[in-house]
Amino acid sequence: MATLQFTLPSITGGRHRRESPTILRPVRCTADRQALFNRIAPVYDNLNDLLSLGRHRVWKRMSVSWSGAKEGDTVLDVCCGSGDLAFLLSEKVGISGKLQIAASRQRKRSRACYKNIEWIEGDAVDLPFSDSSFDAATIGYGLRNVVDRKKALEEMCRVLKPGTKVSVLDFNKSTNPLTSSIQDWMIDNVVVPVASGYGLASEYQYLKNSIKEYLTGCELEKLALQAGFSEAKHYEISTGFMGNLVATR
Ligand SMILES: C/C(=C\Cc1cc(O)c2ccccc2c1O)CCC[C@H](C)CCC[C@H](C)CCCC(C)C
Ligand SMILES: C[S@@+](CC[C@H](N)C(=O)[O-])C[C@H]1O[C@@H](n2cnc3c(N)ncnc32)[C@H](O)[C@@H]1O
Repeated sequence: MATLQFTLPSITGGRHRRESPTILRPVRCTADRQALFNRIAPVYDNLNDLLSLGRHRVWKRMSVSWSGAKEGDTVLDVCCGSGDLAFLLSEKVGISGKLQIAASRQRKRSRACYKNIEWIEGDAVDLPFSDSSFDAATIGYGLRNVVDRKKALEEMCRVLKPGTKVSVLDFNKSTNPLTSSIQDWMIDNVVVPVASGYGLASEYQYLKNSIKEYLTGCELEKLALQAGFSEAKHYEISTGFMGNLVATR
């Protein structure tokens, strides 16, 4: 019984405060995106709490519940970042197991069950696990940021046991023009201005662009079925700002 963790190999070098005006640059490849997340890492958790008024923690709990993870399971969190979903999964599956790589976040939390976390670095499109290894999987605010989303879903399908689920939490690319307009307005007028106070305007502008380039709930369901899942259902949450895909292997 263990909770397995997973994220991209980190690129050294912290965030550098910009002296010049913010230059929007395309974030196209995996290395660019990893460098972006390394820049926002120091303030990521605090900005998520501030900008969502703490609601992201509710959305993450919902996503973990939808994964079907339960006491004694072996589970996987892909694109774990600072570990929010990982720690929730750890609490869900209970104590035992081993800790391989202790991330900085790990030192801030010390519940007994967190010893069941194994932190592994790698790529979501090439998971270093055997077929049918896990009883449940989560990927929170990760699939939208992966370049080859279908390959990532195929990999998660491969490593899940038959009949088990992946829970994919992310922003919702709404088909409702009003919801989409309000989401855009919030990002343009609240999220990016607040982020610019930390020298991260272009990083949070990427957030808006990535949502525009993401898939709708229906498209995510189709992609999951194409990737090999037998069932897929997308649920809109938080008045349609967020969404959660639940796909069964
Ligand atoms: C946990 C959340 C976002 C994580 C996240 C994901 C990314 O791909 C990023 C890319 C680039 C920069 C940052 C991120 C990033 O933080 C969701 C909550 C945090 C959001 C930044 C806040 C979004 C606010 C909603 C548009 C409106 C919320 C309305 C109400 C408070 C419920
Ligand atoms: C927005 S953060 C989400 C972190 C965390 N799951 C959460 O819910 O807060 C996206 C994470 O995905 C990781 N990531 C992006 N592309 C990846 C890939 N191809 N393989 C593994 N991790 C990746 C980034 O390094 C970053 O930690």
